[in-house]
Amino acid sequence: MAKLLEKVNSPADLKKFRLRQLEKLTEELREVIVKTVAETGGHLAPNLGVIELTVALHYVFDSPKDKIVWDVGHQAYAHKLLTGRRDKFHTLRQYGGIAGFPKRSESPHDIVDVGHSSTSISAALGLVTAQDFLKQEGKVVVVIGDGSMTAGLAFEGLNNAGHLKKDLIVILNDNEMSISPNVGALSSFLSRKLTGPVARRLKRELESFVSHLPGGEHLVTAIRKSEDAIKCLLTPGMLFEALGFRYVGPIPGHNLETLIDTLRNVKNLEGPTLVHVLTKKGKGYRPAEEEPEKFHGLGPFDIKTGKPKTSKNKPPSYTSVFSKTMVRLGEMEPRLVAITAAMPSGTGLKAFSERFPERFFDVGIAEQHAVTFAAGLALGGMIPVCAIYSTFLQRAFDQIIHDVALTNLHVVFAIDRAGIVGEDGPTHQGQFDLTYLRLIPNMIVMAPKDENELQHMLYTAVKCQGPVAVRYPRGAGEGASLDWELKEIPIGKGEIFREGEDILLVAIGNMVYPALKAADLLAKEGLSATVINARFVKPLDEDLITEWALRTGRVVTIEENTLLGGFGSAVLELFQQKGLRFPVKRIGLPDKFIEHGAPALLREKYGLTPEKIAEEVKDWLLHQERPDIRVLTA
Ligand SMILES: Cc1ncc(C[n+]2csc(CCOP(=O)(O)OP(=O)(O)O)c2C)c(N)n1
Ligand SMILES: CC(=O)[C@@H](O)[C@H](O)COP(=O)(O)O
Ligand SMILES: [Mg+2]
Repeated sequence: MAKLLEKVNSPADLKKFRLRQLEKLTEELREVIVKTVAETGGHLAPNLGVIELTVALHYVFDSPKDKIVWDVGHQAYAHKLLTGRRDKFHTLRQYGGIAGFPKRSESPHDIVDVGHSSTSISAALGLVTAQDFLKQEGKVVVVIGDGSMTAGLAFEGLNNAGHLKKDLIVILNDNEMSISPNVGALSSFLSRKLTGPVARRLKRELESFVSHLPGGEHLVTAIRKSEDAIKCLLTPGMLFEALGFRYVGPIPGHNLETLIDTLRNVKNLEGPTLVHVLTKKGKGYRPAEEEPEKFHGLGPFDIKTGKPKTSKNKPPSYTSVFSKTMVRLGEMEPRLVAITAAMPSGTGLKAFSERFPERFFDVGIAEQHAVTFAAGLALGGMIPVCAIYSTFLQRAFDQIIHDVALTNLHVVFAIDRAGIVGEDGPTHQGQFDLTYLRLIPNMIVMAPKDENELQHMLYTAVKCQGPVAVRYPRGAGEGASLDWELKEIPIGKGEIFREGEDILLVAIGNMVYPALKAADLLAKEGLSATVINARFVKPLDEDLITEWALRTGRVVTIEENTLLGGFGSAVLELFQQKGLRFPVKRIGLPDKFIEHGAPALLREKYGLTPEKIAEEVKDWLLHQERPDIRVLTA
């Protein structure tokens, strides 16, 4: 029998189905999503949890006239399948294929380009407000998870929405999980720990108490009728109603009929409404239901066993070396504390949290708070390590400047996923951190060439003073052997790797080995290159770089960061300040958002492989006569 999904080319097709067929459709969607993600990798558990909700939304609302705004956007696979992208779905997250997140250029049904959390309510409120100005029709519906609701930005949106009283529907998709179990006071409040049995017990106790009072039987009747009021006292309704929202729920998020009825009921309500929907992360695929954290986002896996298909024998990842080093540093330094913004596993801090639970803080998806909390800890005499991905630390830019650097506080920033991250695409590439950190006074910014240098840099960062950042890439290390003894690296000192006369290649972080290999390739062409591992973007090793620039006369900088204001810019500024007019070629990421795709492919495309670097250098040298040093330095 033909699959129902094959008949759905747009949400309008859905509306012809009966409830039974819609239910069958949810099974088909599950099957396609599991099969596809098993091949491509992706965010499986979040997507499996919202299939009924997605079908119900597209059944009740008229997308794209009605706008569905997905928070984070990591749960929009069923939405993509129902909005004309079924045939391309097998290309999910692959270079040139459909994105893992909503993307306006892909479909009119994708309302915002997104990947970072907690933006949906503010964006949707802006959309409704614009509609009102322009007298346009259409409902605006947000889907936001309980994890994403922990961010300040979400509350800023709620607060303003309650004030503006716009017709906005916010669906709170509550699965009691962020990537890891959700944390914080809000999470306990949302997770109905105060409702159900507690509400019933409270009601029983009240009934028993008032039944002994004169006229108590009337009060008992009143209490019986007031269960909703008692529940309301104890449920999130209280919180959202205080913020100006009408609260509906909690409702079971895998019951299509209830979802459709509820959405129909709220569709035409006026003012802001919050619908609290309870779902299960990973719903319908046992391994994902059992281990929602592992299946939140993962690479290709075997459907039968749920085991990853990734090739073995890869060197340990930078993250795992960070993880182990943090435990060692925690043992050495009792003042060391570690902070994550809802990414204990992704950052590798889980091991630290198990070894030193009292010195570990998961603050929820709250990067800004994480940094200012770290500032407070540093003011109080602790040594905080804020482990935050490069892309998510962007959100705390002002906190780094105003709360940490201005007072020259000793806060360590462990910045994972720096540079190209790959399949998550432009919202997640760590392409800006060297730029946004090096402009901040007092900051020390370093990047290791390999995982061994990472552990020494972390040790150095804990030993030194002031704000200090160590940025390192996603994925496997270089296979370097790890020194047992941790060493302090002198601040602002690079290292020379190879000496040559024709050109200087100065590289930073994960571009050092590609530069070295490029130098080997150039040697085969008769060009001898000096290679420097800069180690520090700030402070730069001015003496080393200048000395070798003078010896070779031509300089190439190499970084996996945007070229704008990055490492190469720092070298140019150095020469400009010293009045040295060397020809300088900068290799790095261009001034654009880097698309999704496999990291190796993207590095090839953007000229960051040894072969591409060597080619680029060779071509450039064709047009660069070796300058007369006396002229350069005049
Ligand atoms: C600003 C920001 N910080 C961190 C992340 C990483 N992240 C992606 S999804 C997620 C958990 C979201 O939880 P929730 O909103 O409850 O969605 P669920 O996965 O449970 O469906 C986190 C921490 C992010 N995308 N954006
Ligand atoms: C949706 C999101 O922001 C995270 O799930 C992110 O995709 C995790 O990235 P890593 O897989 O690199 O930890
Ligand atoms: Mg959740």
